[in-house]
Amino acid sequence: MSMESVISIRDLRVSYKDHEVLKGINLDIYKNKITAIIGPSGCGKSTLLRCLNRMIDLVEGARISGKVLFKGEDIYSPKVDPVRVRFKIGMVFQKPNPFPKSIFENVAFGPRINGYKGDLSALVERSLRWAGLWDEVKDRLGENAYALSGGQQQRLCIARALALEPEVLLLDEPCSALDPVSTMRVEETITHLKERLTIVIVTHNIQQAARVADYTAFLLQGELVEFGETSRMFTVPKDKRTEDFITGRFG
Ligand SMILES: Nc1ncnc2c1ncn2[C@@H]1O[C@H](COP(=O)(O)OP(=O)(O)OP(=O)(O)O)[C@@H](O)[C@H]1O
Repeated sequence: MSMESVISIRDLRVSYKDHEVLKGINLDIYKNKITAIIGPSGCGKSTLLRCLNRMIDLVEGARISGKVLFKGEDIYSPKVDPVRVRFKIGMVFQKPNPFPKSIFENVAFGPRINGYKGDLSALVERSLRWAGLWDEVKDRLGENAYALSGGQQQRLCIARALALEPEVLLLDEPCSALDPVSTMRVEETITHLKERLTIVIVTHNIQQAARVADYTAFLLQGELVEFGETSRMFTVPKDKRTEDFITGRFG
C-alpha cells in the first residue's frame, strides 16, 4: 500500500545566527499516522517541529531554507499566509498553556474570532470529546481552566487546537510536565486522534515513541540519522547510532 504524504520536508536548513542547527532534512509525514521525532537534547527536534507550521517565523534570528510542502504547496511561498498555515497545522506545547478563561471559552475562542458560523456549543463539545476530556468537564464548562489538573489542561489545549479543525497536529513534548497517569490519558487521546488527522510528536521519551508512533525519525546534531516504521526501527535499527540511542547508551 502506498502511503500518502501530507507534509514533505526537502533539504530543510535552519540557523540561529551563525549556528546551523538543521542541516538539510528530508522527511515525509504520512497521513493519519503518528510520527515521533526523537533525539538527544539540542539535536533540533523542536526547531524541526516549529518549521512545519511556520512557528519558526516567530523566533528571532532564525534563518530557514529549503521547502516544507503541505499537500504539495510550499508553506514558505510568499503567497502563503502563515496564520492560515497555523489553522491547518495546529500545535500543542510542552507546558499546558490554557487561557485564563472558562473551559468553554478556551475551546470556543479561536473559532469565534475566526468567524465560525456553525453551532459553537456543538463544536466545543465535539472538540472536547475528541480530546478525551468531555466526560470530565461537561458539568463544569463555566469553570476557569486553571481549576483543571495539569493533564486535563493539556487535553484542553489539544481540544482548543482541534476546534480549529486542523489537518495536522504538532505536539512538542506534550507529556513532559505530566505524571504517568495523565501521560497515559494523553497518549490514548493521541492514538484515537490519528483516525481524524495526522500527528507529529516530539518526545524525549523513547518508550513513548515506541508506544504511540507508527513512524519515528531519529535526529542527531541537526541531521536525520534514520527514519522508518517504529516497530522496525526499535527492533532492527539500520544505523549503529540509532541502536545506541534507543538502547540508552547516550542522550
Ligand atoms: N531561539 C534560539 N536562538 C538561538 N539558538 C537556539 C534557539 N532555539 C534553539 N537554539 C539552539 O538550537 C539547537 C537546537 O535546539 P532545539 O530546541 O531545536 O533542540 P531540541 O532537540 O528540541 O532540544 P531539547 O530536547 O533540549 O528541547 C540547540 O543547540 C539550541 O541551543
